Amino acid sequence: MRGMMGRGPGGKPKNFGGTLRRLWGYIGGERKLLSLVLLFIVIDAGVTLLGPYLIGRSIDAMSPLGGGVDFSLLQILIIVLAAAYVTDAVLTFLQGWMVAGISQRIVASLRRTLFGKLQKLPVAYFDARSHGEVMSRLTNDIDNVSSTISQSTVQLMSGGITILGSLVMMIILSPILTLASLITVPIVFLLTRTITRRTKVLFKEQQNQLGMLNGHIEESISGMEVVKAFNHEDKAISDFEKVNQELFEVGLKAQIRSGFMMPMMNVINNIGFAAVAIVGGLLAVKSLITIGVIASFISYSRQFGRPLNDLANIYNLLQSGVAGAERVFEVLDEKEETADAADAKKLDQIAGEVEFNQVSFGYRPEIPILKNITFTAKPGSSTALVGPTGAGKTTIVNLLTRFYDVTGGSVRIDGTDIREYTRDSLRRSFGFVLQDTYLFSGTIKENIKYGKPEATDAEVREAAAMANADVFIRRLPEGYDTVLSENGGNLSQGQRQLLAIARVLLARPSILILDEATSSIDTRTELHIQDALLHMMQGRTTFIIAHRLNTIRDADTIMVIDHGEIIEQGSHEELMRQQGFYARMFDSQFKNLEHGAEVDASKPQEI
Ligand SMILES: Nc1ncnc2c1ncn2[C@@H]1O[C@H](COP(=O)(O)OP(=O)(O)OP(=O)(O)O)[C@@H](O)[C@H]1O
Repeated sequence: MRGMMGRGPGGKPKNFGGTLRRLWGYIGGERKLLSLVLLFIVIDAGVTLLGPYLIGRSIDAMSPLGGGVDFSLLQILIIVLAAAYVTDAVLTFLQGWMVAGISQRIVASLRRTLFGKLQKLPVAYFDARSHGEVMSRLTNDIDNVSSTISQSTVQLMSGGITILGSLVMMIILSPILTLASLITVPIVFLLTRTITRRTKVLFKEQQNQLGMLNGHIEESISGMEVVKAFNHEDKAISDFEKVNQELFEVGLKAQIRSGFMMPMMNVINNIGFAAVAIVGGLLAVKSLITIGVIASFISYSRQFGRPLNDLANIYNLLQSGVAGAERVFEVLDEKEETADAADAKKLDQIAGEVEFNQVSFGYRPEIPILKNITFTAKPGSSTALVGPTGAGKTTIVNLLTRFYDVTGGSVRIDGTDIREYTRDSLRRSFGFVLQDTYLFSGTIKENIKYGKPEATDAEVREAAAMANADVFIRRLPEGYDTVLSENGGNLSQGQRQLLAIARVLLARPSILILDEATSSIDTRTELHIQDALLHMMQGRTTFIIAHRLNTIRDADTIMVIDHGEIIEQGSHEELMRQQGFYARMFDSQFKNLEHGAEVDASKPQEI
């Protein structure tokens, strides 16, 4: 996550042209409106170019050299000038309005495509990245694209036209003055390049520091409980201070250096004006040019210079927008979950026989995690998966649900390879009660209905009652309409589990996957949970990543996993008779605790 959240304008696109073309594909849908904007920009530029010319004419109309003040001409000029300024204001407003619409629509569609894509990516994609990184693509990067489209398109188009138009008008008015004023252009270019080259490094460093700071803030907020538990507040503050100070220093340097730009530009521009004034004055004295023309010319050279000065900004903006678009496209190009086979079947009304046939698997090909796993779970049976941490228990479940696909062997449900079922119907047959079940922000009712949105209120209450959750829900101030904060932060862990059980009971899946909580919950809630689980397990094939003695002993089959292999398999009695790994684990961990006390069975690696 480090460096991601603050990564704004620092990034540089890898393939500027290609990405721009691809982005154009999204802009293409707005082609008509964009042409209209362009037309407005052209008209607006024309109107703006008219201003200085009319001002020059007005000055000449008042000039005593022209033989007295021509009031009627002046009147007409003033009216046209006023009309030109009003038109300019209206057109600028319309442009802004249309471009805002265009950029927001493009970005909304990009965001929609990106979010849709995220839903199609395999679990492996999310396992391999931090949430912050994925999130920054949907927020930071999309924002960069949005501001680039809304700001730089108009600036680029109108800037280009203004530069050209002013130059043409300057040449028409006086080629000699044009030459005089253009002497500053190379100086402007050189200066812009030198300064931006230096500041770019500083801005990049500023983004890096900002990223570090964000990472630090995020870590301390997420780990606030640990920070407080270990009394690390002072350390957290001093770490923060260090990064904050570095960010301050580099930020200050970057701002000061880039702050040189404006005053220096002003000096150079003024040198240009002085050159025009001197040459213009000489020409005027020789009556080769009027005062009005000089005034018009100065206005045009100002108009000519402004977009040139903005060019560096537009360039940076464009770079950051294209870099943002590139990161968005990277996600769009990621490989999706493999599509269902054309003749994929729907998994419906199943008995629930689960069979692993010589399954092997590794998250990365070079590191095998599961080796030759073979077992059969009969319909309605319960299987406890036990073994040391990292043995591969969760991985077995990941393969069953096709969060990952096996690399060797096969997984079958009711005799058919699970890859022959549609993914949707396969996943619908599973119900999960995990250690840390995710609850969405929303009401309790909505969370219970997550697996069956069409459920009626009565069904929700019935499921909650079966899950022993009804009592505590009704005691809450708003009952079933109580709004949960993100991930049910306002509920206890036991209550969250009861809700998860209600959710599963409502959806009525055929196969259950339970990941027992390792931390102990108070005995009363624990009894409620045990009771609800037993209810839920009736008639369903169940896999339990088990840590508790009761659950393990009551399971039909216990599978002991170690280093990705099933090393023992059987009922509690059978395994005890074998006097193997399980019996040793049981002796060392549970022997003295048979009467109700709980111990985490995933700990005895030392055996
Ligand atoms: N997404 C992943 N990418 C790469 N390796 C992984 C991934 N998930 C797990 N592993 C590795 O696979 C091995 C088995 O992990 P698994 O989660 O299946 O163990 P487990 O038996 O469920 O452990 P625990 O009891 O601690 O939950 C571990 O060595 C782990 O480091």
